[in-house]
Amino acid sequence: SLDDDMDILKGGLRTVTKTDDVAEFKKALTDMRGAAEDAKTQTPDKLKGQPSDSPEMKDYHAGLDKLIGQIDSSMKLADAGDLAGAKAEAKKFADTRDENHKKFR
Ligand code: HEM
Repeated sequence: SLDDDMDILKGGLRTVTKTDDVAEFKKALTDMRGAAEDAKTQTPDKLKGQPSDSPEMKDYHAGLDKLIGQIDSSMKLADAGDLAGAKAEAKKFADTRDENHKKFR
């Protein structure tokens, strides 16, 4: 469910904020990416009853794609051994969350 996906995002965000272990960091990003992809297949309660191609649904998908893009940027840095850079990128996740929760939660 969308709630399950959001719980995974929440746990992942906590891990990437706290850990200094690259393997744990990357595992959390991978879990977050999967949850964000699954969330794209779900419909928020606020948008229930809307066609899947409504402007609001497109905007909802774009919000998740933005998060996925940030996750991928962070993963690239982690892969390159730049954990500090990866963590700086991960700081942006919370902005994307807040911005989209305002609209869709
Ligand atoms: C790292 C980023 C994010 C975190 C940590 C996060 C976390 C959460 C949490 C903890 C909840 C409450 C879940 C519950 O009821 O059990 C929630 C709800 C929700 N979130 Fe997120 N979220 C994130 C990003 C996003 C994004 C990018 C979107 C949309 C583009 C989004 C849309 C929603 C919606 C629509 C709900 C309400 C559930 C519903 O309508 O059924 N979230 N989120």
